[in-house]
Amino acid sequence: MPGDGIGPEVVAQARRIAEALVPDVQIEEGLVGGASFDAHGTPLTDETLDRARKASAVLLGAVGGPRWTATARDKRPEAGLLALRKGLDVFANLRPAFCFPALVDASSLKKDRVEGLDLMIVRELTGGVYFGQPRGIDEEGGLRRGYDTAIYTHPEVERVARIAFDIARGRNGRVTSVEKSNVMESGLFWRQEVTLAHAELGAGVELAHMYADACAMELVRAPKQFDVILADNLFGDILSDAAAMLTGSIGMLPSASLGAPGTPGLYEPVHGSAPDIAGQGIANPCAAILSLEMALRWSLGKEKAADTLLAAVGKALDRGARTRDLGGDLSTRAMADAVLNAL
Ligand SMILES: NC(=O)C1=CN([C@@H]2O[C@H](COP(=O)(O)OP(=O)(O)OC[C@H]3O[C@@H](n4cnc5c(N)ncnc54)[C@H](O)[C@@H]3O)[C@@H](O)[C@H]2O)C=CC1
Ligand SMILES: CC(C)CC(=O)C(=O)O
Ligand SMILES: [Mg+2]
Repeated sequence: MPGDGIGPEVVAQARRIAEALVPDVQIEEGLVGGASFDAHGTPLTDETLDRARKASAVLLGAVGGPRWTATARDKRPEAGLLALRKGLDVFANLRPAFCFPALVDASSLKKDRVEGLDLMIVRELTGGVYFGQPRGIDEEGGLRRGYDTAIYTHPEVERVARIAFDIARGRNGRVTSVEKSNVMESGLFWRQEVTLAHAELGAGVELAHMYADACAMELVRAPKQFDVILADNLFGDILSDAAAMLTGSIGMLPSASLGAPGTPGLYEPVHGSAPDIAGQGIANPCAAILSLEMALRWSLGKEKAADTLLAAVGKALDRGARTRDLGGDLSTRAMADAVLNAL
């Protein structure tokens, strides 16, 4: 589901790589976001959602753009993406941030802070303030106001905490749960629930808690202290964009969104539709290519192909392949060619 802006540009390159690497995987395309709104008057049709549910994995580019900012909220491209995430019930969004050795100098931080960096943000994706009701912009007692509701339930926190603990067990065994329990009831609830879940499901995992604002600071000060960061929908969104700059560019960051076992995962770059560079053929396709890599690993049972692809991206970077965001001048297609050559 290529979506809007640079979405189709980067997904086209991931598709070329999929066709070369795993030719047995059948690929079909669907519209989402502004592209779907323009064609069907809605950012996600029931038919497309049904097809996504029947797939083994969904690879999405990005949605949104200035053309649709005046569109009604529930018809905007971003609403289509939220509906897709909710419709697939992909509640755990895995956002790894690791620094390829060749990109240590492209990071916003000094070399010693990011060399060997490998952290995983586990972001709750289908609840919290992005979905809570009531929400709106209206008027009460002559006062115009805008409001959202940050709300989490016991099962919502428990299921994503379980995933964070499982993932930590396969890594360095440490989870840092972030919230703002000092000022938010939903944050205090999050901390209590994660603590309870840890007692029940967190054997072998060390759990720490941190306020989200402090975590933002620590991500920049000393990012290698983290193994797995567990966050709600809003804080996970913000912290993962911050983590992007540790790795060199937001154009490098993939994500996997997982639901119950046996259901399709949703794979998408962390970045958006980048209207400022859309149509120029200069977007970095690596986040989309690495999202394909995560799909191979987490949904398609092709771990070996995933390892090969990850190594090929590293090799292309080692050989100096760089798009503009990484300080080079390769086009989107030429960057994908470099990965294909390395493959
Ligand atoms: N998952 C999604 O579909 C997301 C969609 N959006 C939507 O995207 C639109 C633009 O949002 P922004 O805040 O500008 O975020 P953005 O991530 O699209 O762009 C932020 C900056 O990063 C650059 N950038 C992003 N991806 C890049 C890539 N692959 N290669 C090189 N440079 C890249 C852009 O050129 C821009 O300067 C909005 O409509 C927003 O709602 C934003 C974030 C996620
Ligand atoms: C719905 C998206 C536009 C929110 C976002 O920025 C993200 O999921 O990364
Ligand atoms: Mg975001």
